[in-house]
Amino acid sequence: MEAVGLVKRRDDFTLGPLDLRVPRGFVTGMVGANGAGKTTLLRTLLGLFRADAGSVAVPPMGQVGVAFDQPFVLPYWRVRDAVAAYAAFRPGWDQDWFDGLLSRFGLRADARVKDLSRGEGNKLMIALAMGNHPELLILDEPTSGLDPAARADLIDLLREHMRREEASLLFSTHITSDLEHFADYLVFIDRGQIVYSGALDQLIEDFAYVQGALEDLTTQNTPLIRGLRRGRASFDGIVRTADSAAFGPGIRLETPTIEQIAVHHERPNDEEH
Ligand SMILES: Nc1ncnc2c1ncn2[C@@H]1O[C@H](COP(=O)(O)OP(=O)(O)OP(=O)(O)O)[C@@H](O)[C@H]1O
Repeated sequence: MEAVGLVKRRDDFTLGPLDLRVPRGFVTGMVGANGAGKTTLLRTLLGLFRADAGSVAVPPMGQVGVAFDQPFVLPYWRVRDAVAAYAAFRPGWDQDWFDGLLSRFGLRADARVKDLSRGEGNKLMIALAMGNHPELLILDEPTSGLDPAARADLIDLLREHMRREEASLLFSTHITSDLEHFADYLVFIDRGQIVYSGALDQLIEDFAYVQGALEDLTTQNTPLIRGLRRGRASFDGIVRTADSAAFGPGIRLETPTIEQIAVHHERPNDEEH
C-alpha cells in the first residue's frame, strides 16, 4: 500500500501532506499520541474518508481485512448473523478457520454483539477481518481492551498469520511493547505528520536513552537532549546516537525502548527547574 502527498482536513486538524509506504510481507506498527491522526490516516488510506489531496494505491478491497475499534456490526445481532452477513462479501471466506478463531478467542456464535465486552468486541472484529486470509490486514488499536494474556495470544495469532503467504500487517497501538520483537517497520505520527517512518531496528539504533546527574548537564549537551526531564538530582531524555560523544563518562546511554522514544519525543524540554 502506498500513499503520496496525502492530505485530510477535519475541522482544525490537518493530516499530512504525507507519503507512506507499507511494505509487503512485513509488520508495520503505527504509534502517536491521542489525536495525532492515526485513525484518520488509516481511514483515509482505506477511502473511508475522502482525501483532500494526494493518492493512495491499495490492494483490491476484497484482499484487505480491516478492524477498527468501533464495531460496525449491528448491536442486536448475534455473532453468527454478523458473520453470515459479512462473509457474503468476502471472497475466499474460510469458515473453518473463522470458527477456529472464534473458539481461540472464546467467543460464542450465539452471543449478541451488544453483550460482548469491549475486548470481546475487538476480538470479533479482528476475527472478521482475518476470516478470508487477507493479503493486507489493517487493525486500529487491536490490543486495546484486551487483558495481558489475550494480548499475547493475539500477537501470536498475528505472527502465525504473517508466517503464512505474503501477508502484510499495518496496525496502530498505544501499547508500545506490542511492537517490540514483532513490528519490522514503525510509523510515528505527531500532530498529523509522519515524523519517522522506517525500520524499527534503525530507529532504536539511531537514538539512545540518556540518564545522568544534573551537574553533568552542560550548555553544549543540553540542547542535544530531547524531552529533557530534570528531577531533584538527575535528568533523563533521548539523544541521537550520533551525538553520544557529547556526553561524558558519568552519563549513562542505553538502548531505548520505543516507549522511551515516544514519550520523550512528544514531551517539551523541561527547562523550568
Ligand atoms: N468527527 C470529527 N470531526 C472533526 N475532527 C475530528 C473528528 N474526529 C476526530 N477529529 C480530530 O482529528 C484529530 C485526529 O484524530 P484521530 O482519531 O485520527 O487521532 P488518533 O491518533 O487515532 O487518536 P487516538 O490515539 O486518541 O485514537 C484529532 O485532533 C481530533 O480532534
